[in-house]
Amino acid sequence: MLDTEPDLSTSLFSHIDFTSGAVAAVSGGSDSTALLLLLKHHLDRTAPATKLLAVTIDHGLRPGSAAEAQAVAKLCATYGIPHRILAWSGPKPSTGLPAAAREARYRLLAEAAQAEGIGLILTGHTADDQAETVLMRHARDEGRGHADTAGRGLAGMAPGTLYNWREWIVRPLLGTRRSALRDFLRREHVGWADDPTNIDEAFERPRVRAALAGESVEYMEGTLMLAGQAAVERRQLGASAADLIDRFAIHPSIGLIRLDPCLLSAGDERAAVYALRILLATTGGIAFLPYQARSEALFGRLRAGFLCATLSRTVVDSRRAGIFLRREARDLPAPVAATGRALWDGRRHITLNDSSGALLIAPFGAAAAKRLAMDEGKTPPSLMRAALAAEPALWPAGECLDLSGESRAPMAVEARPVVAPFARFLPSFDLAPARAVAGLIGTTPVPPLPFSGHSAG
Ligand SMILES: Nc1ncnc2c1ncn2[C@@H]1O[C@H](COP(=O)(O)OP(=O)(O)OP(=O)(O)O)[C@@H](O)[C@H]1O
Repeated sequence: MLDTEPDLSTSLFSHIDFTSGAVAAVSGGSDSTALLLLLKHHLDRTAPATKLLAVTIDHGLRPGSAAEAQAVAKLCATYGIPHRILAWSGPKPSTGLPAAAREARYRLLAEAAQAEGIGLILTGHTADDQAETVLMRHARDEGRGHADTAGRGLAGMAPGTLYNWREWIVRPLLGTRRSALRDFLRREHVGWADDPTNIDEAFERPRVRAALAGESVEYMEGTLMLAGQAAVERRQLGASAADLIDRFAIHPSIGLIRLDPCLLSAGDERAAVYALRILLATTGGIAFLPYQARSEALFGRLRAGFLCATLSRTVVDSRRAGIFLRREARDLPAPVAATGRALWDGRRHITLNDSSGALLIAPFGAAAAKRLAMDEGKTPPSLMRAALAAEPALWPAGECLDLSGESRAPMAVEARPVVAPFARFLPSFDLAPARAVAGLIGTTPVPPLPFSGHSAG
C-alpha cells in the first residue's frame, strides 16, 4: 500500500543513518519542500544535533528560477535550516538538456555535501516519479523491440544510489504519493513552486505524467508493485553474479582478469552472463553494460571453444590457461598533462601530488611492457604484458615517448581502479556485484549503505 498516513515523518526516516549529516536537495517544488519539512521535524525529535543543509540548484534555465531559489531560502530561514543556492554556470547543451541539468545538479549537490563533510543527500522523488520512471523504461524497451533492461531498468529508481563512489543519494519518499505530500503542505500552510517544465509535453516525463494522471489508483499501484518485483529480481541476479565473480574470477596481474572456464557451466547462465557483462564493462572502462544479446552470443561462443574476441573495449582471450579479459590496445587516451585528480580511460582514478604540469599521463605502451621481466607463473607473460601496456604511466613532459634509452623509462602511476559500470551511479540494487568487483580489482570498498538494519538496497 502507498503511504498516505497523516504523520508521514514517523515512518519515512527512521531507517536512515544520519550520523554523517544530510543534504536535502530542495527545488522548491511540493515534493522536496515536503521532504525538507518532514525531515526537519524528524531530526528535531530524534537527533537535533544532526547537521542538516538544504541546497537549491539554480539551473538558470527559466526566468523564474532565481526567485524560486530565493523562496526556498526564505522558507529555510523561517525554519532555522541552513541553506545554500548553487548556480549551474557551465555551457548548456541544445540537445539532452534534462540529462545535462541532472548531471550538473548531482555534481553540485555532491560538492556541497563534501564541503560540509556530509556523506548523505536526500531527494524528494515520490511514488508518482517512480511509476513514471518505470513506464518510461518500459516504453523504451518496447521501442527498441527487446527487453535489454528488463529485470534491471524496470526496477525503477533505487532507494539509495551511491554517487561517484562517495555520497549516498537516498530517496525516502519513493513509497509516498505526491498528493499526500501536498496535503501535508496545505495543512502546514506552506506553499510551493510549480515548475512549468513539469507539464511541458515536449519532454518525455511530462507526457508520461499526463498519461498517468488519467489512470486509476490501481494502475499506479500495479506499476509500483511490478517495479518492486523487478527490484527483488535485480538484487537476486546481482547476488548470484557476485557469487560467481567471487568463485570464478581472479586478478592475476595489473589490468588482467582471469575467469575459470567452469563459469561457463556453473548452472545459472543468466547470472553468469550478467557477471561477464559487468566484468567486460569494468575492464573496458565503460559506464554501461554491453548489450545483453551480444554478451549472450559471446558467452555461447566461449562455451563452444577457444577464441579471441572484443566487446566493450575488452579483449576476451579464451585459451587453455583460462579466459582472460584485458583492455584492448585501440583508442587509449592520448597523452595528457598530469594534474591533481583525473579519471583516466574510465578505468583508473589517478591522484597526483604534483601540480607542476611537468608530467604527462600516457599508456605504458607495448615497448615498455616488453622490456619488463614477468613471473613465469600460470598466467601467460604475453597477456600480462599486453594488459600492462594499456595501463597509465607517468612520463616526464617533453620526453620522447619512444622509450629509447634507460633514462626515459616511465615511472609507474599509482592509480586506483574503478568499477566502471557503477563508478558514477551505483544503485543500491547492484551493491552485491559492485562489492564483488571492487574486491576483485582491489579498489576502495563501497561505503556502507546508510540504512540501519539493511545490508542491501
Ligand atoms: N533545482 C533543484 N535543486 C535542488 N534539488 C533539486 C532540484 N531539482 C530537483 N531536485 C531534487 O530532485 C528531486 C526530483 O527532481 P524532479 O525534477 O522530479 O523534482 P521537481 O518536480 O523539480 O520538484 P519536487 O520534486 O520538489 O516537486 C527533487 O525532489 C529534489 O529533491
